[in-house]
Amino acid sequence: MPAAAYEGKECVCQFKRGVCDQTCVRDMLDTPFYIACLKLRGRRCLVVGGGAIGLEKAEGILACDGDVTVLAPEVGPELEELAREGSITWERREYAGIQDLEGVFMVIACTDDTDVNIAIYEDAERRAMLVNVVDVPPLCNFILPAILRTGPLAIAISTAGASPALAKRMKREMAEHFGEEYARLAILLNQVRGWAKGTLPTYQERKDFFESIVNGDPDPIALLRAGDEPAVLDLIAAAQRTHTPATA
Ligand SMILES: C[C@@]1(CC(=O)O)c2cc3[nH]c(cc4nc(cc5[nH]c(cc(n2)[C@H]1CCC(=O)O)[C@@](C)(CC(=O)O)[C@@H]5CCC(=O)O)C(CC(=O)O)=C4CCC(=O)O)c(CCC(=O)O)c3CC(=O)O
Ligand SMILES: NC(=O)C1=CN([C@@H]2O[C@H](COP(=O)(O)OP(=O)(O)OC[C@H]3O[C@@H](n4cnc5c(N)ncnc54)[C@H](O)[C@@H]3O)[C@@H](O)[C@H]2O)C=CC1
Repeated sequence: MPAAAYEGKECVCQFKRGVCDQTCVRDMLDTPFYIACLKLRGRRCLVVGGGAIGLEKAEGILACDGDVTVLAPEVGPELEELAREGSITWERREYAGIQDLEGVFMVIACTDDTDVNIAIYEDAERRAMLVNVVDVPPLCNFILPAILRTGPLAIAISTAGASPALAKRMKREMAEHFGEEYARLAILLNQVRGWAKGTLPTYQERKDFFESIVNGDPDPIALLRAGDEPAVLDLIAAAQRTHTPATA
C-alpha cells in the first residue's frame, strides 16, 4: 500500500492510536538496519501471546535451538502439545511486568492487547534488550526478514517493512536460483577450512585459495548441478596442491 494510502485512516500500527500521521511508515524507510545472525542456542527467548502468531514465532526460535518460554493465559493446541512434550515452557498467565524479562535475551510480543504490547516494548527498551512486537514497526528494535534456508545457507530478505509480501515473493524467486548445490558447496568448502587455517599462513593466501575454487573453472556449482561431486572434490584437491606453500 503506498504511504499516502494511510493518510487520514486509523493508525495501522495502533501505537499512537487515532489517525495515522505516517510517522512510522516514513521512519522505517529512513532506518538503516544492521543485519546480523543471532545465536539463540540455549538462550532464553520469551514469546508473549500464544495464538497462531505466537506459535509461528515459537517454532522459528525452536528451529534455531532457542530456549522458548511462551507466556499467555491461553494457547492453541500445537503450543500446548509443544509444552507437554517439553519442547517449550508455557507460563499460563498474563504478562506481569519488567520482571518477566529477567534473564531473557529476546522477547517477541504477539498478544491481541495493544496496551500489553506497548508495555512489553517499553520494559524491554528499559533493559536494552531485543524486542519485536509483531507487525508493529514502532514497537520493534529489530525486525524479522523473510528467510530462505537450505542447509547452512540462509538468505534473508528485508524490505525495511516497505512490503513483506514482496519479501516473500523474492524468497520464492531466490529459491529457484540458489538451490541445494550452493548449500552442498558450502559444506564441502567448510570441510577444508581447517586445512586452510593450518596450512596457509596469511589471510590473503586463504582468500586466494577459497576464491580459486568458488570462482573456478570448471564451475563447481555447474558440476554439482550435474551431479558430479567427485569432480568438485578433485577441484578442491587441485587447489590444495597449487596453494600449498613450497616449505610446508
Ligand atoms: C516491519 C515488520 C516487523 C516484524 O513483524 O518483524 C513487519 C511489519 C508488518 N507486516 C505486515 C503485513 C504482512 N506481513 C507478512 C509476512 C511477514 N512479515 C514479516 C516481517 C515484517 N513484517 C517486518 C518487516 C520485514 C521486511 O523487512 O520487509 C516476515 C517477512 C517475517 C516474519 O514475520 O517472520 C513475514 C513473511 C515471512 C515469510 O513467509 O517468509 C504478510 C504476508 C503474510 O502474512 O503472508 C503481510 C501482509 C502483506 C503485506 O502487508 O505485505 C504489516 C501490515 C499489517 C496490516 O496491514 O494490518 C506490518 C506493519 C506495517 O506495515 O505497519
Ligand atoms: N493471525 C494473523 O494472521 C495475524 C495477526 N496479527 C496480529 O498479531 C497479534 C496476535 O495474533 P494471533 O496470534 O492471531 O492472536 P490471538 O488472539 O489468537 O492470540 C492472542 C494471544 O495473546 C494472549 N494474551 C492476551 N493478553 C495477554 C496478556 N496480557 N499477557 C500474555 N498474553 C496475553 C492470549 O492468551 C492469546 O494467546 C494480534 O494483535 C493480531 O492482530 C498480525 C498479522 C497477522
